[in-house]
Amino acid sequence: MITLQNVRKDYLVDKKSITALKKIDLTIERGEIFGIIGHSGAGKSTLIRCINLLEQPTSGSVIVDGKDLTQLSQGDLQRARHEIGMIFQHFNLLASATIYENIAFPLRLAKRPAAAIDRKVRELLDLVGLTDHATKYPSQLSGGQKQRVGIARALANDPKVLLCDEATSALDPMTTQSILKLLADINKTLGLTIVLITHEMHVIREICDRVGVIDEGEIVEVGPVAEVFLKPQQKITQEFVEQVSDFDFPEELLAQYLRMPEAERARHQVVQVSFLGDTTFQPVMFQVLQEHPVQFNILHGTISRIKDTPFGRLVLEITGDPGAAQKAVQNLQERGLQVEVLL
Ligand SMILES: Nc1ncnc2c1ncn2[C@@H]1O[C@H](COP(=O)(O)OP(=O)(O)OP(=O)(O)O)[C@@H](O)[C@H]1O
Repeated sequence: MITLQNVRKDYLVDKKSITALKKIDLTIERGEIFGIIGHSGAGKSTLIRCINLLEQPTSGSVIVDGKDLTQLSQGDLQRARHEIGMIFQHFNLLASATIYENIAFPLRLAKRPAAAIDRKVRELLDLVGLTDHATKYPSQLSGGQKQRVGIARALANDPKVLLCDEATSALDPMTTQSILKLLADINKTLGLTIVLITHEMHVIREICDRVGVIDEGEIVEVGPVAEVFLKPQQKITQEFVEQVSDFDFPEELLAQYLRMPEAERARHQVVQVSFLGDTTFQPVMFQVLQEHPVQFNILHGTISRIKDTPFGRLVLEITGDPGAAQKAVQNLQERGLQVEVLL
């Protein structure tokens, strides 16, 4: 749906060139929710604004739904932009217009007939749950409600793509959840492709299918969110994953093992097993238990979710002959579980 090829963006500041994007090659599939995460100044805003050419790339191509936007005339670009909605961190609503008029605005710009505008605005008000607020002004709404207006306005021209520029960064956690849920619903019901930028990994974990990590103007890692959580490749990705880790293994438990006499400790291995999906872990552990003369004891564990998939981490004590314990660990790994030996 969206392909960025060799995109570079330099800004000229006081006759000095600042490179915001170095060489971006990225493909975003139709219908997916793609998240781009990076620290402040990494180039996220520049990147997302290059997708609808609010920023003109210095070089490279931006292909959306088969059209290279960098090659279009001004008129054709305007038409192509109808296919790409955008929402912003600070909502960017018209303060002097009612909610109804804010949503109607892009339809009036597109010179749609009055009856069609009215029908569409009412449908969108209903979609975002603001029917009762149509005649209010933005200053009378909460942050979450303002973002709902932003979403309704962005959807007015039935775009195929929705760009979200830090759309939940100004909202409290509860409101963030409700906006993310709305975006996920819209993605499902309208089949809309969503691209979002954020510096918060929990946003990625909550709704994205795939994630790209941007660092100093380069995409350094891309993959399905679950895979990136399970096996982050780059240090920066590990740090982002760490941000949302609710896994806090009690240090005291490890200390207990370290205090054991050497011979006894040799019979106890402590490993951390990560698994994805409801059914992955139990049968595998059961089979391995049957096949090896060892015992498992669960010392600690958490289960969270990555989008709709359960993601679990357990710390196991494996007791038995050291050779057998090692084979059991190997066997768990061979069956696709991620196992890290802690002690
Ligand atoms: N309009 C501009 N003029 C000059 N330099 C800019 C402009 N916009 C961004 N930059 C520079 O480009 C680099 C990337 O900025 P960008 O805003 O894209 O990063 P970001 O990851 O979105 O950061 P933040 O999360 O703080 O918004 C930074 O060095 C920034 O100072």
